[in-house]
Order: sequence, then structure tokens, then C-alpha cells
Amino acid sequence: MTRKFEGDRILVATHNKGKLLEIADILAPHGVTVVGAGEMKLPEPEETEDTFVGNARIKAHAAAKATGLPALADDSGITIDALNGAPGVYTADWAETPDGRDFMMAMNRANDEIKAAGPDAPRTAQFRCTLVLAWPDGHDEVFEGVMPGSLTWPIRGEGGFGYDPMFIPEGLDITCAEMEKAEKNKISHRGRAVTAFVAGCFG
Ligand SMILES: O=P(O)(O)OP(=O)(O)OP(=O)(O)OC[C@H]1O[C@@H](n2cnc3c(O)ncnc32)[C@H](O)[C@@H]1O
Ligand SMILES: [Mg+2]
Repeated sequence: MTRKFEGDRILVATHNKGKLLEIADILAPHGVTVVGAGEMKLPEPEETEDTFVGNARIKAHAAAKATGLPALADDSGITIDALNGAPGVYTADWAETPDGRDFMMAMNRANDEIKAAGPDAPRTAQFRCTLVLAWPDGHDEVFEGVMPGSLTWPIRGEGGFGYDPMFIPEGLDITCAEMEKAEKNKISHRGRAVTAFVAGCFG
């Protein structure tokens, strides 16, 4: 196996525990463990770009620069067809409150806006994940994954994180919050992006 990394640990520049756990689970069979931005006491950079790849680059390069290590960042979100792709890069912002993130509020907003788009508005949506691997010398590599599906209401399930309780992957009849973790990772946007990263860096 060709390995681009020294050792078997990868710095993942995220403060989202749900993402970190999923990435750790997907990489574990490849003999790779992860260390998160929190454990490395890295600050959370402001995500000022209007694309997933732009924001993933900000997070990955900030971590690589701060540590001198290659860093992998994940920028992800949900694009809703009836809302012309919103919330997209603003998916986390829809959950923001003065007391932290409230995903019940964010999911309610998504459901309300689809309803307001009209009785025939489609409920189709996509989860999207862009991974950027940034190197301390300033170059980077990009890996992407998409999971198509639809948004159901009321929400169902206790697992996962974020918008998982309202998202039903295409071809299934359960939400991502009702799936086993391994089952979600096999088909998810993040699972697909991490698999592309593994093929590019550990294949
Ligand atoms: O920026 P970092 O520190 O990585 O963590 P974050 O949670 O802020 O992550 P993003 O900026 O990429 O925002 C992504 C949003 O999309 C949501 N999201 C991404 N992947 C998801 C998934 O697999 N299931 C449910 N929600 C997801 C997530 O909850 C966030 O609200
Ligand atoms: Mg973020």
C-alpha cells in the first residue's frame, strides 16, 4: 500500500464531533486514526467563502499552517431543490442561536420553506461533502461526495447528527438518524468523499 503520510494518524480540522466520529470509523479499517481540531486546541476559523471547497480550504490550510502537519477538513451541508440549493454552505448557520446550535429549529425552517414554495414543490435534496487535504507547503487536494435523497416530516430517529432525522437517502425508507452508523457511512456524502481520499492517499 502506498502511504503519503508519516505514521498512521491524520489531523482532521473539524470541531464537529459527529463528522469526526464518522471519518474515524471510515478510516479505521485502513489502519488510520484521527486527531481532531479540538484535541489539538486549534481555533475555529471563520468560514467566509460561498462555496464548500472555499470553506474547506480555509479550515484545512489554517490547521496545516498552525501545526506543520497535513490537515484534512470537511465542509458539508444540504442543498434543497425547492429552495434553489439553500441552505448549501449556510447549512450550519440555519441552526445558529445565541446559545449554540439548534438543529430542531433548522429542520423546522427547511420544512417550512419547502411548504411555502408551494404544494407541488419537490422534497428532494442532497447532502454534499467536500474534503480538502492541505499540506504545510501550501498545496492541497480536493475530494467530494454527494448523497441524494428527500426530506421527510415529521423527523424520525435518534442517531446521527445535524439534519439526519429529516433526510431519507434515495431508495430507502428510513432517515439517516434511523440507520446504523456503518450503514450511513457506506452510502453517505462523507463516506463517498472519504473513500475517494483513501483511494488517493492510501490506495
Ligand atoms: O466546520 P466544522 O468545524 O467542520 O464543523 P461544522 O459543524 O461547522 O460543519 P460545516 O461548517 O461544514 O457545516 C455543515 C453543516 O451541515 C450539517 N451536516 C453535514 N453533514 C451532515 C450529515 O452527515 N448529517 C447531518 N447533517 C450534516 C452539519 O450539521 C452542519 O450544520
Ligand atoms: Mg463550520
